[in-house]
Amino acid sequence: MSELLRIENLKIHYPIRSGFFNKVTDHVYAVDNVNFSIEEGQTYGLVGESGSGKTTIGKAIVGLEPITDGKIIYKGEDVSSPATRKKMEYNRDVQMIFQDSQSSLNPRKTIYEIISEPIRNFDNLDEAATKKRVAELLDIVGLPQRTMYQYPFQFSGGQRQRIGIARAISTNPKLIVADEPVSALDLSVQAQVLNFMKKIQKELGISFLFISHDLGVVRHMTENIAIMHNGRFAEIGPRDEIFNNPQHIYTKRLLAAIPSMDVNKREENTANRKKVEAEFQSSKSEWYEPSGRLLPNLMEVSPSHWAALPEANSKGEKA
Ligand SMILES: Nc1ncnc2c1ncn2[C@@H]1O[C@H](COP(=O)(O)OP(=O)(O)OP(=O)(O)O)[C@@H](O)[C@H]1O
Repeated sequence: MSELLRIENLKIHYPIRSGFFNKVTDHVYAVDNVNFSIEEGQTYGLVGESGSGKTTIGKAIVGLEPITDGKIIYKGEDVSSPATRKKMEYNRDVQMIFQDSQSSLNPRKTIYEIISEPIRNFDNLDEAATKKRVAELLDIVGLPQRTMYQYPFQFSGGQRQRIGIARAISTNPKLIVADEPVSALDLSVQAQVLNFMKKIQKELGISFLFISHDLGVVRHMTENIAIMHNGRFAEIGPRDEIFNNPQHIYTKRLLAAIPSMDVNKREENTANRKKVEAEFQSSKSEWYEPSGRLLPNLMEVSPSHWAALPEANSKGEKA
């Protein structure tokens, strides 16, 4: 397997202005020195609570958010500049699926117009060929071709998410950033959409950056995971290692917070949660700055990560 995308020392800081002169008084460190890489055909999970910076990373990858510092390397080339993006066909190869299909699909456009938009931007197809391609895409996502001239409101949440997927795969992308793709859906529909994403990944060889706050969903979908908190990575590594042998106290707390489905394990669960909480309180200063932010450079806590990505930690030093 070879590396498709690498994020190096990525920072996205937003200025906070205040006072009469609207001076910059501080910054929101939405993303602060993160490093990770996505292999071809792999699903990489980005997990963290609301506000931890996951969407900001996703948007930066698809070019919707300017970066403050760091690099985005695609197939070995730095695509931080628009010229290289164009040369590498990056904007065609990297697409995004959003959480809220209700607002991400334009209600005034037909499904045909929505799905054909990227095709019009990137391929020089005539009307008949575009129609044929949209019909193929509807087949792939399991919607009847006749739905082409309907509007988003005529579909269920799960169907709308399929339409978003059809649009994202219309350019034959290599990577899809899926930002909370199922969190707005009912549990039963979630499973259908997730399995469908796995199916198209297998058939089309697409890599996913899968963004979610839901550890259960992430466990089902991903091979490698980064655990994010307040703009920094707490821990990063292969999925099973993170779930079976978490090293960072923040990861342990997240895992301990998952309620057990097994009634017989509820007591054990509660006891474990209390134990982790006590460990957190007594070891807080090892992991957090006094301000409550994670101490940087803690990625070394998951050694297997360094085997996979030996380049640099956030100081640019070898681990
Ligand atoms: N344009 C902006 N200006 C200032 N602050 C911003 C901006 N965009 C995001 N932020 C802040 O950056 C932080 C990270 O936000 P982000 O949306 O990436 O988090 P998230 O983990 O995706 O959360 P959620 O799951 O709720 O979307 C938050 O504190 C947010 O308020």
